[in-house]
Amino acid sequence: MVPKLKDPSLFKQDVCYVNGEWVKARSGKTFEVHDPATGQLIGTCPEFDAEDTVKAIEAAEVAFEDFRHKTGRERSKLLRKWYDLMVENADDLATLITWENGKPTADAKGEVTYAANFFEWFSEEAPRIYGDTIPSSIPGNRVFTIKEPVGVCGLITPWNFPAAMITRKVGPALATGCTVVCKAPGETPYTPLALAELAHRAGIPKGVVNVITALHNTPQVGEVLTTNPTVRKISFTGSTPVGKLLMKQCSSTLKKLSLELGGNAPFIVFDDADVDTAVAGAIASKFRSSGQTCVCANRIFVQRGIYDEFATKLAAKVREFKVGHGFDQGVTHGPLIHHRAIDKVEQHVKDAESKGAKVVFGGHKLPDLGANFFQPTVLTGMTADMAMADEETFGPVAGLFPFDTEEEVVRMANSTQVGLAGYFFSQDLQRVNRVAEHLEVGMVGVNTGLISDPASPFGGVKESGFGREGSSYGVGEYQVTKMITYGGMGKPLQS
Ligand SMILES: NC(=O)c1ccc[n+]([C@@H]2O[C@H](COP(=O)([O-])OP(=O)(O)OC[C@H]3O[C@@H](n4cnc5c(N)ncnc54)[C@H](O)[C@@H]3O)[C@@H](O)[C@H]2O)c1
Ligand SMILES: O=CCCC(=O)O
Repeated sequence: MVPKLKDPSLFKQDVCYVNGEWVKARSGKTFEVHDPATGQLIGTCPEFDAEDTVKAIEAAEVAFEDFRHKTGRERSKLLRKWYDLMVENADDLATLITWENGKPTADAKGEVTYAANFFEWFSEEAPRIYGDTIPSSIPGNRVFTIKEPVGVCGLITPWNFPAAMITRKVGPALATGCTVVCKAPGETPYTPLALAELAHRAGIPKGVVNVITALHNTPQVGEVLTTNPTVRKISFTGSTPVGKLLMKQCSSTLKKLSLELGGNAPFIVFDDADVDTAVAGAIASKFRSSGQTCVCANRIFVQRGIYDEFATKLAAKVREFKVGHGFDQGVTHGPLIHHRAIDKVEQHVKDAESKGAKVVFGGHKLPDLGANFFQPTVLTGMTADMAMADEETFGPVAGLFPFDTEEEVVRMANSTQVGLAGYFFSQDLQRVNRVAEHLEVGMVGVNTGLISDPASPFGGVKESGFGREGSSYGVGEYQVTKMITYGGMGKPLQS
C-alpha cells in the first residue's frame, strides 16, 4: 500500500541533502527501500560513496566557520523553528516512520513527539552555554574556561527510531555550534530526508545539516566519516560490534566519540513488587517497537514467590495484542525490520525450547501476515545456558528466569559484557536504593518500564558504550573546553 502524505513534497526520492541542496549520488547508483510489513518497494535512495561523503564533509566544514559564531540565541531560534515544523508535520512524519520501519501509527506518532522534543529541549540549552571562572594558584593569574563547538560531526544512526536517534544527536550538535553530516540508515532513509527538508524550511544555513544515504556502501561511508581529519566527532547508535569497528577507525585521527550500543537489559520483579505494575512495566519495556529498542527488557527475572502469577498475568496481556500492518486500525505491534531480525528471534526461541523452556504464548512466525512478523511470545523456565541469557534478542520474546535471592539476581543481572538499561520492581525502599546502586548499567528504571526522556541522560557502561545523550550531559558531548589564563592581573589600583 502507498500511504498518502498531506504534504507529498516531504517524501524525497533519489536525493540526499548536501550543502542546502538536493543531490544525487555521483555514480547515479541507488538502493531500494522496502516496507517491512509487506515487502513492497517504497522507493529508491542514493547510494553515496566515499567521494560523495567527502563533499558533504567539506560543506559542513565551510558552514562551521559561520555557524560557530552565531549567538546561542540565534541557534536556539533555528532549532525551535525546526521543532515547530516537526510538530506541524507530525502526521506525515509518523506515516513515513510506519511505512519504512513498520511500527504502528500510534507508536510512530509517539516517536515524532519524542524526536521533536529533543529539538525543543536543546533549543533551550543553546543560549545557556557557560564556562567557568577558576581561582588560580599562581598570584596575578586569572583563569577562565570557554566551551567551544568541537567542529564537524559525523552522526550514524539506526533504523529502529528513524527520527529520534537523529534529533537526539543533531539537537545538541547545533545547540553548541557544530555542523553535521548524518548518515541515515539504509532501511529507513525517508524519515531523515523529510527532517532535512524541514531543516531547509526552518532556515538552517546551508551546509550546517547534511543528510546522506547508503545501504551497500555503508562501510565505506563509515570509514570516510571516521578517518577524515575534518570530522572532529563521531556519534554512533547501533550494535556493539559496529561500535568497536568505528572506534578503531577513529583512532587514526583521535576523534571525540559517543557510542550508544547494544544492551541486554535485566528486568527484575521482586516478591514485594506490585505485580500488576510490574506486568505493565514489562509490557512497556519488552514489547515497545516489537522488542526492537536497545533499552528493551531482555532477561526478565521473577522471584519464585510470584513467578506463576506474573507469568499468567503477562501472558494474558500479550494475548490481547493485535499484530499487523502498522497502518491498520487497532494494530498494537508491527513487523520486525527484516529477515535477519526474524531469524534471530526464531533461533532464540528454538534454542530456549530445546533447553527446556516452555512456550506459554506465541513462539512462532506469522507468515500469513508477512515474512517479517513474529508472534509476541512469553517463555517460562529460562536458564543461564540459553542464548537469551547472553545475547540481545531485539524482538518480541519475553523469557522469564526464576530466582530466589536479591544477591543471586543482581549477580545474574550483571553477568553480561554490556550494561545499558536495567529495571526492577520492589516496594522496599532500602532494597530499591541497594539494587539501583549495584546494577552495572547506565540507566535504571525503578517501578517503571519507560525511562526515555530528552531531559534525562541516556547511555551505557561496559560494552554498551560511553557518552550520554539528552539532558545537559548531552551538550558536553559536542563541546571542547578551552582554558584561558590571563597573566599579570593582580596589580594594585593606580592612584
Ligand atoms: N544504544 C542505543 O541507543 C541503540 C539504539 C538502537 C539500536 N541499538 C543497537 O543496534 C543493534 C540493532 O541495530 P542494527 O543491527 O541495525 O545495528 P548495526 O550496528 O548493524 O547498524 C546500525 C547503524 O550503523 C550503520 N552501520 C553498520 N555498519 C557500519 C559501518 N561499518 N560503518 C558505518 N556505519 C555502519 C547501519 O547502516 C545503521 O545505520 C542492536 O544491537 C541495538 O541494541 C542501540
Ligand atoms: O533504541 C534505542 C533508543 C530507545 C530510546 O531512546 O528509548
